[in-house]
Amino acid sequence: MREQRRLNLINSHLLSRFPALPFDDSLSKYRERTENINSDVLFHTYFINWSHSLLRIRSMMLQSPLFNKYNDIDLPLETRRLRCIEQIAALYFQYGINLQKDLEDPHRIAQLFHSVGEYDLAISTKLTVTLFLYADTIRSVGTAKHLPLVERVFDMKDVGSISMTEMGHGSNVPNVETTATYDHSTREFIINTPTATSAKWIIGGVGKTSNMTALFARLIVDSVDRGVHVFAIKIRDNDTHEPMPGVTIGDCGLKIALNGIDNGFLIFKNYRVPYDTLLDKLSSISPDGKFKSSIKSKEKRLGIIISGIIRGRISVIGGCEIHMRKALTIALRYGALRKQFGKKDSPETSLLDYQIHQSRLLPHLAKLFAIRTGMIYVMELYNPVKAKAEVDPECNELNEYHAILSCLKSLGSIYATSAVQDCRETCGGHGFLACSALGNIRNEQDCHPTWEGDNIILLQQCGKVILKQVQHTFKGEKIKNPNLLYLDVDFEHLKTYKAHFENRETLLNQRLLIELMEYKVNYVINQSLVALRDNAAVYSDVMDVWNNTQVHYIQEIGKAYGEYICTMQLWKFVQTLAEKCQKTANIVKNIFYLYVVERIEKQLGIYLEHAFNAAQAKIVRDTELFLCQELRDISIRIIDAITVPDQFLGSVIGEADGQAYAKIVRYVESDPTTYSKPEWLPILKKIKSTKA
Ligand SMILES: Cc1cc2nc3c(=O)[nH]c(=O)nc-3n(C[C@H](O)[C@H](O)[C@H](O)COP(=O)(O)OP(=O)(O)OC[C@H]3O[C@@H](n4cnc5c(N)ncnc54)[C@H](O)[C@@H]3O)c2cc1C
Repeated sequence: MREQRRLNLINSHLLSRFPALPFDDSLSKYRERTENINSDVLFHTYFINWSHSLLRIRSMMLQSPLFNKYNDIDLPLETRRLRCIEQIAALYFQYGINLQKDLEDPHRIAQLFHSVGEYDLAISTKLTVTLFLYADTIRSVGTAKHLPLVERVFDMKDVGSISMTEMGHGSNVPNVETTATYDHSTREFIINTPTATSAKWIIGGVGKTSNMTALFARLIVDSVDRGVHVFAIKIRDNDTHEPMPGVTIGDCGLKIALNGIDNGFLIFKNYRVPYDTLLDKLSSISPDGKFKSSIKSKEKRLGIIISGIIRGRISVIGGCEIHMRKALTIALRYGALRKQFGKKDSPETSLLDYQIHQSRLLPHLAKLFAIRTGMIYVMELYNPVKAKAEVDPECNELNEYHAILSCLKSLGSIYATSAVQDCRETCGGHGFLACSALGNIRNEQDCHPTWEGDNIILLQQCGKVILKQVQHTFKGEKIKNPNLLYLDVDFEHLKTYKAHFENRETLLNQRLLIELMEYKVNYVINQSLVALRDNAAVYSDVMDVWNNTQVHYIQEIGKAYGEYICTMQLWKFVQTLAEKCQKTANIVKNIFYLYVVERIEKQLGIYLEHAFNAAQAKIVRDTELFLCQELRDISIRIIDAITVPDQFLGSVIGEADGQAYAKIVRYVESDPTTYSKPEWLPILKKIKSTKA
């Protein structure tokens, strides 16, 4: 059927039953409304020093018949999984991945994963969980004797996985139930799944592929629960691929998307593993059977263990950026070429010429740049923070990095989920066809708010880190966090703040816009402190106080903080561009303005309380629309400069040449069943002939 479809695709223009479609120049005419930007400068600045390897990896994929999105649209589950493995194999060795290279430059593999993610997130996710997260856990909480395991997984002798989540506990990792009971007589651990809810669940790679896993289990020594620790254990025999005796492995089946990854479950029954499976950098058991740990608090220890896998969170931010970029490519190009209605006696109007259409798409373009620059920031911080954390796992820098990653992971997934949905809707009925690619992008994106830490939980954790820093200032300590130097805990002072702008020109001032983002962070922190104090008077349990101060308060701290970081990083990006091409920088400056102005507009309530008057609120609204209009024409050239090749997009309505109608027809006609009678015709006839 698929082979037939491919043949038909070649022949369909000869055999078409559709009226001829002339060449559609709408998109190219739209592009020509503006001069070209310096797309080379934009591309290389957007992808920073990754741009050259991105081009190399793209070219590797473009040269391989395995990478054509149209061939992947409706693959059956097992074929999809096989394809994913073949795609990984095609790139892994050609790109040259090994442990030594990863140690020298940890971003190198991330570049491969991110670039492959442009084609299909399942491939990069499978690589992330089976290699990165497994190897990073071993490296961060294992000791020298565990390094051969890392080498094996880099050499693809082993396929790893990370088994944290259980049927009954995902976000609540401290409460996982799997047990690893120490038996001193043999110096082994006995792994058990004591209840149905403690089966390891939805673990990437486990369904069919992995032979190793980093298992999160409660360590029991002398009947004392020592909290969650990690064990690098074998789950399948390397030769026979059979589950190890005492291990039951199953497949969780079809998911909403990302079906290239086989997510599975694990059940253990008295499975004995040697002592050395315990990753014992932080905790160990002495030869005379005594438990000891350099970190006394169970919670802190688990926090440090989990911080070992932060590369997963960075790749989620990257995945969100890719989804936004792909969806916006399709929706902006389609918005330019698609025409509906129009003025009397004039040609019909492009959708993108409608103000409302611009306001549905262009703020997302601004958020795309914001998230991209936020991601560049977390990548820059990664190496120095990791180096510091290796020496001192309890260092402040790691805590602060955790807060930044948590809020940017959450913001990225909030932005991308809403962007992708808006892109789908702005493409109307054509956007609903599978061959528009938007459904697949939306389904893939759907995972990001949940995995690698649920957004709500991460925003809570970010809020907690920031509130702790605020508490220190009450004790007279100076704030050290470079993203919080403007902190003002004098709420009375904040109430007197008045923003100074009288019109669009005075609003569009970078210093003022940054000040307004700082104001928002201060405002939500102060509001949260007040709400926490009020709730402390109402509830006796500290959990109730905390949980009832989330909505409108602590959740908003993480978001405001993340948006402040993005604002600063996006402005830095504009300045970097200005050093290379002032004209392009001026255009991206409008993107910066739109990002901040739209973020303020969406939370005008905060500003109207003290900082703005009603006339200023109107200026903000009008300015947002003005900026959308300013960016409307050039938006096509901007997205052209940073988007993926057509072959990775796999969208008949979003390709660069703008021949959406011809390509829809070609794609639909290439299906051998398009003009055939249904196999179920006899049933239809029977139903029609049935008398009521
Ligand atoms: C495709 C996919 C692949 C995965 N791969 C892996 C893997 O390889 N290894 C692995 O270990 N795990 C994996 N996971 C699991 C993933 O990490 C968890 O799904 C995630 O941590 C969320 O946990 P949960 O599903 O138990 O949701 P829950 O924690 O049950 O959350 C459900 C809902 O309740 C809300 N909620 C929870 N607690 C609170 C609270 N205190 N206050 C307010 N609201 C709350 C959450 O916001 C969420 O909306 C994968 C998941 C998916 C979808």
